[in-house]
Amino acid sequence: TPPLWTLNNFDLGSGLGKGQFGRVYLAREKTSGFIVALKVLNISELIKNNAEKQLLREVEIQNNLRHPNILRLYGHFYDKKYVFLILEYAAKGELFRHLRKCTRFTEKRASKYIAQMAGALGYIHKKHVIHRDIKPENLLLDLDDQLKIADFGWSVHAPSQRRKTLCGTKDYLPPEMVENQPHDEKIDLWSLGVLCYELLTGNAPFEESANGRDTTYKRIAKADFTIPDHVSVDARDLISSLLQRDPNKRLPIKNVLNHPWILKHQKNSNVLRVTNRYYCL
Ligand SMILES: CC[C@@H](NC(=O)c1cc2[nH]nc(NC(=O)c3ccc(N4CCN(C)CC4)cc3)c2s1)c1ccccc1
Repeated sequence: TPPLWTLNNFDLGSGLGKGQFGRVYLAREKTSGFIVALKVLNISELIKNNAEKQLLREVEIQNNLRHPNILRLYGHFYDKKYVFLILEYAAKGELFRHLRKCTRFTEKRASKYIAQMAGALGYIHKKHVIHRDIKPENLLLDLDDQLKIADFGWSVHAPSQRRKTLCGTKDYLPPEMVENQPHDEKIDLWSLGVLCYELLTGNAPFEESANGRDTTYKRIAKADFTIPDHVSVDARDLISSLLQRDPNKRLPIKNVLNHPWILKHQKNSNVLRVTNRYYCL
């Protein structure tokens, strides 16, 4: 039986970020010295937004996911005011910040992250878990530059240089959700296409332009996007095969993993993996 945690088990460090219903702090478990991220969610906020049931479901799902590209949930506890989630610490923070700093990633770097996302999505779909809400706000990087899906379905409203829309972006919604139709795990294939586009260009394909939100919906519903010239033919092919209106026409995850654009950037496995440090040129 897992240990019963309390706040006394941890030394609290600096605030790492804040989001809906709470904040996340660096923390160290006292006996082991193990570093974690402690997410502190305000119970009255959760209840006000009747998000408590969703939180319980998310915790139950997250408890059972074990994948190198999905942020681990080690445990949780609560007191009168807060729910505490003991999470894996991703030491390089939000993918989004790195993307904003570099404007856009090289094809090699973007392809590495998309391959990691596809691996995590393949794993999640096999467990019949869908819609992990894979917008960049929920993606973190660890010290080895491994991407971590860090989402409990909460969107963040941090003031940082995240995308312009204040409340959760519409950019990542697939046509079937914009049109309120039933949806299945293929919505994650659409979001993967949007993510790939954004990592390579620095903008989302259906970015909310000046003339407001409804144009975004219309453009999503029509899958109306253009890919800038600097994007390679292979990357263009992958994006177009994921951003298909008809969910059944979207490239399945296993074909993403052996797509030419993914394979050509893969390091051959027998080469010693040198810690890849990236600098913005
Ligand atoms: C994805 C949002 C979600 N976040 C988590 O669950 C989160 C879980 C989790 N684990 N590790 C994290 N790491 C960081 O947040 C982090 C941020 C900046 C860092 N710096 C590295 C050095 N650099 C020079 C400056 C930046 C390092 C780590 C986060 S966030 C959330 C949702 C609701 C409420 C709070 C948080």
